Amino acid sequence: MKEVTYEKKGIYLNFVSDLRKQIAAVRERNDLLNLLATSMLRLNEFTSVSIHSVDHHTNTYFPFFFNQKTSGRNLSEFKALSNARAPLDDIIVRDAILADKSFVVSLNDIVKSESIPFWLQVNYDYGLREVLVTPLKIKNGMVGICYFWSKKAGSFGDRFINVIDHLSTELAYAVSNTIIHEMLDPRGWINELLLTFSHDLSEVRTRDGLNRVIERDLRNFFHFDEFLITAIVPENSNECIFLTSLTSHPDLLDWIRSNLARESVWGKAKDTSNPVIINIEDFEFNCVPPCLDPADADKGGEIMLKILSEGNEPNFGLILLSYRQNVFDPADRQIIQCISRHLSTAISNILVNENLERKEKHNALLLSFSHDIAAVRNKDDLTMAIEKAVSQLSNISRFVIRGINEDEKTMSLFLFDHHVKRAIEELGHHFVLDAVYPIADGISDAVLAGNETIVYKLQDWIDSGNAPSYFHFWRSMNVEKCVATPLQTGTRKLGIFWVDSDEPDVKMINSMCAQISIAMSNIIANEQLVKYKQQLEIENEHLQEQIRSIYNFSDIIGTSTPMQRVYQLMSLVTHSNATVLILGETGTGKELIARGIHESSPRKNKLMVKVNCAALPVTLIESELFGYERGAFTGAFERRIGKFELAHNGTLFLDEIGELPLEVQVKLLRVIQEREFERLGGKVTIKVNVRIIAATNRNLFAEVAAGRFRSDLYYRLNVFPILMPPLRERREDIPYLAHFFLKRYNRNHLCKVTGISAGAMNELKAYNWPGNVRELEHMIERSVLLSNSKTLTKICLSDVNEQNYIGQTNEVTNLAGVEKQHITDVLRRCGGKISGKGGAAELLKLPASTLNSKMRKLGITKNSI
Ligand SMILES: Nc1ncnc2c1ncn2[C@@H]1O[C@H](COP(=O)(O)OP(=O)(O)OP(=O)(O)O)[C@@H](O)[C@H]1O
Repeated sequence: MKEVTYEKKGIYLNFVSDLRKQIAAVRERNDLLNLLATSMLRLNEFTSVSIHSVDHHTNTYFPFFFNQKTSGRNLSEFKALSNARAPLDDIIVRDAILADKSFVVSLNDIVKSESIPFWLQVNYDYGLREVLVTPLKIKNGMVGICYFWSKKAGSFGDRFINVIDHLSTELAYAVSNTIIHEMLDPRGWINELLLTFSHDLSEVRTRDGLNRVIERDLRNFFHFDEFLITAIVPENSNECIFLTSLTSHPDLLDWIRSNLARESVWGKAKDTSNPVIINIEDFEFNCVPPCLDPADADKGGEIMLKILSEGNEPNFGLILLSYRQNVFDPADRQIIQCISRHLSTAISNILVNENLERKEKHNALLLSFSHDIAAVRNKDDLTMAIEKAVSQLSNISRFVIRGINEDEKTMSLFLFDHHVKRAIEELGHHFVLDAVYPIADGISDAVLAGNETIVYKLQDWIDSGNAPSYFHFWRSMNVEKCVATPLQTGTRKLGIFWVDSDEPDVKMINSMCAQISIAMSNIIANEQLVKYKQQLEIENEHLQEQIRSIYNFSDIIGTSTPMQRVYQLMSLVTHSNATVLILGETGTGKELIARGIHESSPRKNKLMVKVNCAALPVTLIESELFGYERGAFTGAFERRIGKFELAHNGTLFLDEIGELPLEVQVKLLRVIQEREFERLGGKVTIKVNVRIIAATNRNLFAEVAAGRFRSDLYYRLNVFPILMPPLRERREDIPYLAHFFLKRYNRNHLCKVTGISAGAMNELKAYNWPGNVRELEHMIERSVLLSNSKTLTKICLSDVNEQNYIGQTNEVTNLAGVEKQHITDVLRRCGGKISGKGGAAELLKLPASTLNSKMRKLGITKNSI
């Protein structure tokens, strides 16, 4: 730093004398400071200037003024310095009392000393290294000390020190005059400050703004260390902290919060409109407040309390706190009384403003939420929309929605946010995904009975012993408070929206829930639609099948004795629920009989669902029978019900039961025994009322013996066996069946073939019918198609084989006929090829020429093959 030299002595003298006059005219603290700071800088560079005044009554000194602008400090440092009061016996003041002129102190030299005052240490920490100390004395009595601070050692030149010494008496008088002026005109001084304070307060709109005004203006009136403003929460009449300087004392804040709840601080002032000053030791604290321990002499202190009211109701409380005793006096109380109305108006303005802002924020949030909700199609969309909204609300962390199940007695998880999902995965609590909770648990029923949000403190319920199991579970996940809101559309209750929140914004949650309910009801309706659609598709499949086969069971043809026996058995079993096992060769009419039993049973208005156990791949049989849950296996995107569920209250026809794999046989056995099962990947047991009819063309007994069929299942199925006779054992039915099929084919295909010739009928009766009635049906169909006349004279047998004929007709085939038939068969097998490799001659081990001549002789032409 360089000293500014004044070359001309005249100018220098003028400067000092001007300054002296100006100092003598000063009556205000701020004017004195500004004058010094601006004018002295013209002589010498320095960092800041401050003046302490001396209080001989308490033997302390304190900042008379301290210019924050020139010091460049931040607010909290400035606050600490301006509040500092120190005894008159520290290392610098001792020297100043003895000295009669200014002296320079290097802070480096004294900083380690024990008697260094607190504020000096702060200045050192701030970077100041040198101070010019000027005692301000009037007639040897010290009224104060002036300090010029510099960050660099050796910065104060002799000329500067000279000037300040010349001015020291004027400065001492100025300090004294200012104090006298303030004493003579206290109202003027206070009024001016009050004016500034109320003006500043009127412009306050935020808590930060109020904090600034209190820190800046209120401290001008009197000393206090900390302040606290509390507000009454209208909903519960509890007190909460509205604003405080104590943010850096979390322990003390916690203590105050808990004491506010017990009204121990607030209670001291609530019965009077006057400010109350209380010594900290007079408090009957239940516990000792941190930082205010009366046992700690330095920290024992004083509190000034004032209830602030808007209108007649007390709404706010002002608490000023000093870490020292006997700080607040009656004058301070008067000031607080004066400013309290302005303060409560300012706080009310802030609250109104905050309310408006909150409303605007909520409206914007709800608007964007309703946009998101409008696009919701499924649970994932809804989860995302809620997560997005909740992320903008600081008071909600986790949520779940429980939906009411179809039974209307239980609830299950409908959706949950990703925190819950992660917690479930980390804790391995996957059981909650499928858990079913009774509604009547004292909590869910209470929530669903009303329309409003209810807040639950989990621990209270757990302690009372009435908590449902999920409260324990949530508590184990560190949830303290839960908020439950019923979800409903109109009067239809859908479920409960649970959120984990310490400070729930109940209004907001309610508004959100109105929209969540609509989305949830749409999702449920959508899921139902998908389910019904699936069910309809499956039912449609079965109905189509029933329509296709309707003509099959409308008439069961046959009056033969074996068929009479079948009818007798059918009539015995139709009205019971007994399991029926229909045995018989292929095409004997097992399915027809099964349908006949179902159609004449009390279940006839429900479905008969057919499962062809042989037609399904082994891997699919189980899912086909029992259905599956979403995600049960790759590709299981949606829940699908199985045939057992589909056949509920109807009949399940298990065709080709002999083909069922052993592992599925076990499960089938359980359903037959207990009429209950679980879907694949599901944990819920489903009960069904299904009548089972099984059929097979295998010899099940032999299958059991060969170990391919479980004996226990066999005996379960074989409760009521019906054995279908093969057609060859009831040939008397063949003419009836043939005419039946002829008529039906004519009707369906608008053909005009009305009769069967005696010859053709004989042919039919003579045939062995390995494919039974089905084969007869197909044969009639083919013959009608190939017939040119109104009467069927020729039957187009599919497998014209000697073995399939029995000698029941009167006609005896001669040898030539047999030879002709045999050659025709072989020619058919060879595709009409006579000679060469693979030809009929080679197979018959005849020369081609011999075969040709035989064919001519027997009248076999290419057309007859
Ligand atoms: N008594 C009958 N009266 C009329 N039609 C019959 C009779 N028996 C069988 N049919 C017909 O024969 C065809 C085969 O019958 P069905 O499918 O019931 O036999 P199935 O024994 O179940 O055969 P598979 O063992 O091959 O499944 C069907 O078109 C059926 O309508």
